[in-house]
Amino acid sequence: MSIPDLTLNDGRSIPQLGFGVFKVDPAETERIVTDALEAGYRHIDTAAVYRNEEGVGRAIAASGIPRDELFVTTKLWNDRRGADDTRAAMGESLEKLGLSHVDLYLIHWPTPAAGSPVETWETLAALRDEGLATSIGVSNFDERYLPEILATGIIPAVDQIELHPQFQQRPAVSLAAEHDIKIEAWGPLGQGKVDYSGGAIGEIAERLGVSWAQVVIAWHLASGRIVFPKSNRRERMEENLAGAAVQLTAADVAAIDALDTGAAGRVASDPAEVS
Ligand SMILES: NC(=O)C1=CN([C@@H]2O[C@H](COP(=O)(O)OP(=O)(O)OC[C@H]3O[C@@H](n4cnc5c(N)ncnc54)[C@H](OP(=O)(O)O)[C@@H]3O)[C@@H](O)[C@H]2O)C=CC1
Repeated sequence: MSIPDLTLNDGRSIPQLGFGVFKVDPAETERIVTDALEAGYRHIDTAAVYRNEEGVGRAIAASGIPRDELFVTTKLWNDRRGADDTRAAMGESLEKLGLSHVDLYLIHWPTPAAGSPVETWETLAALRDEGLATSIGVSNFDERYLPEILATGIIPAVDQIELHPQFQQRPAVSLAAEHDIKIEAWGPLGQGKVDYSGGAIGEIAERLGVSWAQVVIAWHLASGRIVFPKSNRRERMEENLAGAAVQLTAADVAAIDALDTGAAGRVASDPAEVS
């Protein structure tokens, strides 16, 4: 299965379709990530707070896949802020992953109650300049929080936000596009909390002889977003990867675009409420 690469605003390449490990049990992570790598994924999205970086690292080490063929993202959790603590947290993540650098390091949430993220963001830039992270970005910085980051003049390579057909985050997406920041869509399948198997998506899936999840993944890819659907099941890992081969028409993309219900479509946390 050929997975397209996108070029980030710092010139680096990123596989557009990867594998996410939120809620993957730490005890199961090595096996599940091994399955994902065997299925053909080369981009893994984890986070310190998932407590499964060790399992990701063990699976990578055991795979024998050359490091430069893999793209690994991890994220700074909300209780780690400021220069020294951010450096320490990143060191801990690298140690758990067994890696000398990650491909992408993100501030996980804006945590507005904790004050300005600027010192932390500038520290990520320093860590990037030192080679510990090839690219840096933010997560859950929607149009309310991205401006403070942009004002530093250090432009994130990506913004990872909740995004799926009923919650398309148009204000954040258009602000990111103005700065050539790629959107990574988390919860790309609606986290299993939305029934996307009927309606316009179901009709497209039936016409093309593919699954609803493959249609949704193909829609993200056709829209220029990066996605990393999570599944514990090998057959779904393969199904989701095969979503990259699904060809949607412009009318199909428009029909899914029309499913947006704005803020009412959110299925997970509002960044304003996450501390
Ligand atoms: N930055 C952030 O704040 C956040 C980032 N993320 C990242 O985004 C990734 C993806 O988002 P996530 O929250 O996991 O949600 P997803 O939208 O990827 O949905 C995962 C759910 O969908 C099910 N599923 C997967 N494939 C299929 C399929 N083909 N057909 C039917 N159901 C399927 C899974 O079940 P099963 O496992 O049983 O197959 C699971 O219940 C995360 O793993 C994480 O890396 C996620 C949340 C927040």
